[in-house]
Amino acid sequence: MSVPPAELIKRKANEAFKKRDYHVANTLYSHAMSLDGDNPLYVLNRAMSNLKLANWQEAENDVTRALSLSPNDATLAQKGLFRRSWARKAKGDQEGAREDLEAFVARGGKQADAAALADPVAADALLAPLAVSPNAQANEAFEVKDSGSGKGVFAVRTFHRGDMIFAEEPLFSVPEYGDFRAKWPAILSAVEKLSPSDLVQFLSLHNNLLLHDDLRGGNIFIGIYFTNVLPGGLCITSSRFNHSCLPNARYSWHAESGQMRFFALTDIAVGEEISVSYLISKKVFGNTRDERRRLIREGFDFACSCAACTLDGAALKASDARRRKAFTLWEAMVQHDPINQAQRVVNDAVQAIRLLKEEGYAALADHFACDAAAFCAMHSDWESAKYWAKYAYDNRCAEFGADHEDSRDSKVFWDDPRKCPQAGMCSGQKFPQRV
Ligand SMILES: C[S@@+](CC[C@H](N)C(=O)[O-])C[C@H]1O[C@@H](n2cnc3c(N)ncnc32)[C@H](O)[C@@H]1O
Repeated sequence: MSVPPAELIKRKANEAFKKRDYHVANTLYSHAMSLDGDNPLYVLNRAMSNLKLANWQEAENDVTRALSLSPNDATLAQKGLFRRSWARKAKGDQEGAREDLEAFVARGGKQADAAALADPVAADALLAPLAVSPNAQANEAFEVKDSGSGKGVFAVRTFHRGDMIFAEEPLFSVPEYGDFRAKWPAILSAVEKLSPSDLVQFLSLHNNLLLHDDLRGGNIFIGIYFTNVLPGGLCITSSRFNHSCLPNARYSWHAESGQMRFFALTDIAVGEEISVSYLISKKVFGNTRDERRRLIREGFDFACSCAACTLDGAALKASDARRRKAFTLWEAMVQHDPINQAQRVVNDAVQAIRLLKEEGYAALADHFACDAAAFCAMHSDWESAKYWAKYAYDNRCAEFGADHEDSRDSKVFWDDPRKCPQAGMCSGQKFPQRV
């Protein structure tokens, strides 16, 4: 995109204005101004949308500011004086309005326009406030409001483990391949295609990377994209979920519906913040607080203030020890000799799942259960294989939904453990351990 962000935003604002979407236009002009506060045209345009929204004082202030930014621009002065007299008249400042109108005419403004504003009937039409209301986002399951970490998502009803909290289609997505910079052209071109109201939503999102044109070559669009993107695309409401290293919800991409979906990992009470983990699998459950801090700083550039990261003393030590142990168990599972160490794999799975529960980490037990199912099936212990496959299936249904492909995969093994990889290779051993 060769157009600077402020200019692109102004063009989208003009587009919205033409469609009489004055709230959207107004918000976009404000964004353009926040990026380029010295451009008098952005301010003068916002004055016009403020007039349309009957924000008389704001319109007057905008014009005054535009005139001071470009005192020698005759066309701008003409337009500005007319708009300000309109605002002043609506405010009841007849004297100020008259002075502006006289100055408008003195600078070559059309008498007819001045007369229209002076004529009470024509002026009424100009001054009638518009019946436009801002877009309100209603949701019965949760609300987005201020949290200790910017905005966050809070439950307005109770949820139980396995409840789907929310599903959303991305505003846009770009191909996953390539590094940070390789994705920029696709991101910028997607932003350029957004409708004005979608651009307002996009610009409302948090920008933690604060990239400006002169910094690392990026810009505000790139910063917002990388602060919020999830695997699957850039979603608006989904971007409001804060991170926790002890999340009570989990997001997953549901390819069939093309939606990002959020499921409750634990019971969630009314008023509780709903959080997800930005770090995946062992990176979050298998790392100590200091290691997670480093990963979050490197990957997301913020200092995590979640419940697990704010532990101290003995509680922190215990949490770190549980996570270290769970990580060791995760790594060891794939290294065990499948013939002679199957017993150990099942024991490790039981131990790891218990550790996660003790830690309050309510995701990913399916990973260990799947391995246990495969080893039991390998040794022809069909009853235990079924138990573990069902365990994995139940947890996947709760975390992704029964219609997710990962859940369906484990249902295949639960229905018939003989379909597990290398099923029936050995026989004679039983694995009675259960969680
Ligand atoms: C995808 S946004 C989440 C919503 C964001 N809080 C907002 O206001 O829109 C990610 C940003 O939220 C903040 N954040 C999320 N989780 C956090 C946590 N556990 N601790 C501190 N800040 C967090 C960080 O600024 C991060 O860059």
